[in-house]
Amino acid sequence: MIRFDDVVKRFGDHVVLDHLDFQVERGDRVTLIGPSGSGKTTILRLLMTLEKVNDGIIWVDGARLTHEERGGKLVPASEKYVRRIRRRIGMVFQQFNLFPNMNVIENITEAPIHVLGLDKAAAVKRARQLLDTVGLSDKETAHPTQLSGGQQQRVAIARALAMDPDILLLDEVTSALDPELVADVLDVLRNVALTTDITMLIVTHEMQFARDVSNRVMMFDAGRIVEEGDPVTMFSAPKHERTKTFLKAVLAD
Ligand SMILES: Nc1ncnc2c1ncn2[C@@H]1O[C@H](COP(=O)(O)OP(=O)(O)OP(=O)(O)O)[C@@H](O)[C@H]1O
Repeated sequence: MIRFDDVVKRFGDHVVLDHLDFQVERGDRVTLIGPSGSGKTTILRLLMTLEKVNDGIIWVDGARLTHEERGGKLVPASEKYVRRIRRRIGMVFQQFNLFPNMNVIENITEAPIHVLGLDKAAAVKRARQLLDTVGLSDKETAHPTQLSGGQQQRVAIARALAMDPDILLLDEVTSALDPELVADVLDVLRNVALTTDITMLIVTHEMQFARDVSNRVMMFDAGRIVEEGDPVTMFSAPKHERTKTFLKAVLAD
């Protein structure tokens, strides 16, 4: 379970998340939509603790991500405390972010070995299973530069899954890809959604994909949720003017 309780995030004077409240249940697949700058990526980055809230509390599975109790008091969470919670969260970025000096299998096994303390043989075995899942069994020893963008993104997905996350955050994972490479990546993610019970927060402009995998859509505007619902209802009969305009623009693309 993820909960944002009255979360405020500002960059300078710019309020990006404006007293935001929402809850995501375990196993939910939630797509975040909304115009550029409405705060979607910031939500994912806060969950990854790549950013800090200015106010409010974020909860992950009943534990505060933003604060910890020390001596009976609520204080800003320490790095060590945060690391334990964040370990359960995986993220795939728009720009793959693979380690350029490591080959595919090393990219996937690095965190399981160094963060989870898995022994190398077990990590490699799991990585091979995941490479099979993402259709790249023949690329084990390739380096990122030898792969297409779509292949790199599938390695990034395998790398996130290798940590066995409870929560997977997907931030416009196909936006940097050539159009012909998008389908393979989305197919892999559809398969992940179908075969696991990982909670997923998805920022995407791929509305068909959102419809296929998510059970909820939240429409953001200026750091607030203006409408939410199941994808079929929301895409066919949006209620809010902002949602109507946004969907018209995206679906016309
Ligand atoms: N590190 C930062 N410093 C200053 N401003 C930032 C920073 N990160 C994000 N912002 C601003 O916060 C606002 C929200 O950004 P965010 O990336 O969350 O929006 P988004 O809805 O994901 O947009 P997009 O669809 O374009 O990715 C934007 O106006 C952005 O310029």
